Amino acid sequence: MLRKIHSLPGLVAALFIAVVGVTGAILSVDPAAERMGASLPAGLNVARLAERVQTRYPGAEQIQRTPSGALIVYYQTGSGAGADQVDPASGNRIRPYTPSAFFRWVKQLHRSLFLDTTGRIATGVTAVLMLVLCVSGLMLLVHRVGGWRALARPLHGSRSQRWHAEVGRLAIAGLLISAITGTYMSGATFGFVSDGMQDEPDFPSTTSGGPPAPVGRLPALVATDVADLRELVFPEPGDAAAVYTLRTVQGDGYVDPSSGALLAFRAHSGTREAYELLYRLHTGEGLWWFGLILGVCALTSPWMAVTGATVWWQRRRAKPRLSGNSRARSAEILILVGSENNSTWGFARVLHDALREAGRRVCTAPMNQASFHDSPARMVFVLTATYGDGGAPSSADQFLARLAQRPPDPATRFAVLGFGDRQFPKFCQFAKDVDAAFRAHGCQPALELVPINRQSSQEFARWGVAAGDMLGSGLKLEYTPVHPQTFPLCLQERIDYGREESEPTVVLRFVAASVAAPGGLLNRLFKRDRLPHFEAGDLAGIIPPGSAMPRFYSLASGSGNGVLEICVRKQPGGMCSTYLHGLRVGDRVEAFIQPNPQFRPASGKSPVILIGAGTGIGPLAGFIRNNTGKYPMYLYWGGRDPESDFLYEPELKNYLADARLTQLHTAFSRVGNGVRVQTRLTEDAENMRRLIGGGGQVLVCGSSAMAHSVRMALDEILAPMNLSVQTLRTTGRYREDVF
Ligand SMILES: Cc1cc2nc3c(=O)[nH]c(=O)nc-3n(C[C@H](O)[C@H](O)[C@H](O)COP(=O)(O)O)c2cc1C
Repeated sequence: MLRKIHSLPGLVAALFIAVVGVTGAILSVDPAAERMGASLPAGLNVARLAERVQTRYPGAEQIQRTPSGALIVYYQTGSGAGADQVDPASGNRIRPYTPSAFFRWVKQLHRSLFLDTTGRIATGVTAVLMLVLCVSGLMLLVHRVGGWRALARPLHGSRSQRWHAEVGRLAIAGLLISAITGTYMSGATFGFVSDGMQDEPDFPSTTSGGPPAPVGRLPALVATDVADLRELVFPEPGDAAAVYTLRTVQGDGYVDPSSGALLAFRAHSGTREAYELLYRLHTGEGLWWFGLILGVCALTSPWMAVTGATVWWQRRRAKPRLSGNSRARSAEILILVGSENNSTWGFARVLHDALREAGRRVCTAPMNQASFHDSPARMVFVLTATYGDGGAPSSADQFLARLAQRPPDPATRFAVLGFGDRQFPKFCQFAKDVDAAFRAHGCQPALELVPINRQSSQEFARWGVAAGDMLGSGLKLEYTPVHPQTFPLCLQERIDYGREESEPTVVLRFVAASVAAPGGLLNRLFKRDRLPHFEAGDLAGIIPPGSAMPRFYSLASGSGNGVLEICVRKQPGGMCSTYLHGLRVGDRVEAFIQPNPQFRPASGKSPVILIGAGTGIGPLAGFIRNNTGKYPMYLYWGGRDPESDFLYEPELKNYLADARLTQLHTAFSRVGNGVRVQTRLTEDAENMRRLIGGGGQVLVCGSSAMAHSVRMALDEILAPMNLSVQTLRTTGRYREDVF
């Protein structure tokens, strides 16, 4: 619901918001520019100022002090009316006052889109929608990161999601202030709320009637500081009833030109003062620096509109349509889906279709909408993602509370499939909570909970076999994610290791296919001759011939290195690894990039500890290769045999020599007594504590068994420091890329 409240106004008003935002940002420069040169001598009173002005401008009609502090004199001469900005110290002219035609044009566009009342209504509605967007966006962000306290934590998600949330997080306060003040000002324009301007003082019915005294001696003007002045209007010469009109920060009134007494003064009401504050906050007038900050925030609105629309589109594309979805009342099997970004729906659809093909009546629904109390279904599958800090995705956030309200249900069998990411400290936590809640509810587990890391199609297919066995109807679950367009690559070089082993490893270096192909200029002009952008640690998705399912390999290079490099171990019976091992220099493959921004060293000079085993060295070697700033980097790597298996040996030696790598610690399991990488860490515990105590971060890449052992070893090493892997993780200082 909250997501709909956020995306609907965003899509409807994206263009208006962008126009109002950009014009607002331009207008924020005006008060700052006007402010320049508008300094005021301390203690100057209005009487003295008016006297100076009258000496220089005998035809002065009005002195106005703009909210930015500039003093403007409006006057008449024989040749007509004029206006000058004047120096308060001398009353001399600084420059003629001609408001910029450009700013007037932008202001009109900002306020009414050049459409008078219709335009004012449109901009008013835009301000309200922006307010809705800001509040709903903030709530979504809090939900996404797992609470208010985690608002500053590193963000996760697709590139557009992160850019949207990251920029939104920085600009939200400014956008919210602009939206609130803009909404109120529009409301005041149309009389929905008061601006307090109605409280004008009554014109004095009588004056002292004496001869006019020199302006410099009028007591009411002597008592008014120029810093408080808004406007002084001189009396019409020769008019006996005329008075000075004085408007100040505190209120408005009139001044008797003969006695100098203050007549019919009326102080500003609270409403007016509040409105003026809102006005100044919105326009930056009188608060030029604040206006500039709001302007910078407003400038983000087109960016937010574009990234927001992209996120909406990606989510929409990821949500599949279900065919033959039965009603809960007539279904045999329920599939309940907990999802935030809809990718879990893709898996649910595959399960839904497979069960239907097996002749079952299936109802698939979001977990929050689950009405399984009035369903005869006795089998419930739950497929759910985890969000925030181990919390529920938005389509499932009411599920546990609803389940708790229902009577125990021992007749229902359930199986929970969790979708998550091992990078997060609370991997698949919500799925675990749902599993526990079903058990507490007396339901019978038909299968143990299975957590699926990073939407792995293989793990899903394996679970499908177990689910099919359980149902007695052989399910074939082939999930093909919607992946980006592939690009062609040509193998430029291969370096083979461990040939004599049963599982040889190869480092493959590809270039863009069109670079490798002959054909010169034309070829380069009309073909994609460059690699797309990627960084070491991102993933290359490769679809082997004869399969629709991509396999992912961590990249050992960035596109800046000019090659796409992966390190592949041949898995027994592995379709894609066998295919890649069979490639010869000059062969072509199709690949796509899946960004993996969570797995990168943070920028800065703090030490980076890289830990890996086997082909996990790939992205780690890429990080070292790109450490051209020569910041401290320590590599702990485990292999089998140094003779045949020392991946990247020559490169690592070069990196040590040129200081891109500070220390290298290797552990080989098939020589002598055999040592694993976690043992090396324990042996080097003192060094580890020193590096982590000095702000170091840890990046681990390799098998999940190795990553588990490393976590155990590090927890022991860090215990004397009152630190753990978990605490490092929550602050973004422990990252894993595990396969
Ligand atoms: C902001 C954010 C927070 C996440 N938090 C967790 C988490 O705490 N635990 C976890 O295992 N996975 C977490 N994930 C990973 C998602 O659960 C995982 O990518 C899932 O497949 C997304 O499914 P969906 O597209 O259906 O929402 C998070 C992802 C994002 C973008």
